Amino acid sequence: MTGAGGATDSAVRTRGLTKRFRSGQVGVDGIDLLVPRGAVYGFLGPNGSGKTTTIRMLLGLVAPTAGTVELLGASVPADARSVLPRVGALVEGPAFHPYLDGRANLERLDAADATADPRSRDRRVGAALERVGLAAAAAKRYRQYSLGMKQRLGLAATLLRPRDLLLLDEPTNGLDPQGTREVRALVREVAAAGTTVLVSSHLLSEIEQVCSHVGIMSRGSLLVQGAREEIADAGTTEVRVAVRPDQRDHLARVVGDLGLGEPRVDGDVLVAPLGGVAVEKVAQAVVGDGIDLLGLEVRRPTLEDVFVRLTGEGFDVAR
Ligand SMILES: Nc1ncnc2c1ncn2[C@@H]1O[C@H](COP(=O)(O)OP(=O)(O)OP(=O)(O)O)[C@@H](O)[C@H]1O
Repeated sequence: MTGAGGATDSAVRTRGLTKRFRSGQVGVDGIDLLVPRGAVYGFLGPNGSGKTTTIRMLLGLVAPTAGTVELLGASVPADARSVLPRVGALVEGPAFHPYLDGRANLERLDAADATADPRSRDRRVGAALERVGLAAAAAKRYRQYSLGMKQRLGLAATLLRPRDLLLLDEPTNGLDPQGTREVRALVREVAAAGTTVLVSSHLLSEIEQVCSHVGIMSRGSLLVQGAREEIADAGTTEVRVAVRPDQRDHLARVVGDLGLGEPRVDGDVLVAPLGGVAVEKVAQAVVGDGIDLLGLEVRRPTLEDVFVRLTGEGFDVAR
């Protein structure tokens, strides 16, 4: 532990964290992650943007080319042995035994933990299976599990003991919409109990609703991070107005007179940045000018909009 004040108010802190692979490719390029204690931090980015490599470096599974990692105020890898028991992690390819069933796999992991009391093992394992919805499949061999069931077992393993920090790499991978909702609920639950959670995803919409904070990765760089509300507010709120095609030019003039941003046409609707203009003013002006208003909608920016604005690319295609 570092004794200095300030170091311990973040659960994860990296400085200049970099990974250059032997191929010469830079997977992670000098990122300064800051996950405040108590946060649910959505670590977001398209496939291949460097999220997994970063999480592996946080856990000391991959050696950084440059930069430093602090978890819960302790340096990794130097203090890994003392701090990692307080950190639960779900990363690709957990070491589960294919021929043992789910329950036996968790019992094995629990038994490997010298601090876990064997007398309460049954209860701990049962509770973890219950929490991830695997109780009914507990007696099935791991190799017969679906991808979603494997993910759930990985999550159960992180919940065997109380943790101060959870690092979850794509926990919704392979889950159906119901499973995804359950993971979100689980993240909310552990966070409410005081655990800081970092959860990565390449599907912004899946995870953004549970996050208090977000960091957005693109091509190895951390484009932006901070409180989710602040980041979303940096986007542009738009008003979408539907009118008949023959009234669209008229509408564009009215919208221009109101001082909205430059409008564009999207299918049947005219879309314009709202700026500071109140939406009821838009409605009044349109109707007041004799235009037949067929529809009007205000669209707040999503994180995906922010990503597109920052990179000029769609979230799914960047690589
Ligand atoms: N061992 C390795 N050797 C060479 N390149 C690698 C290695 N591991 C990862 N990469 C490359 O580094 C980049 C970042 O990969 P990483 O797996 O960290 O991304 P990611 O954001 O986690 O993506 P995904 O969501 O697909 O897991 C990718 O371009 C990947 O091909």
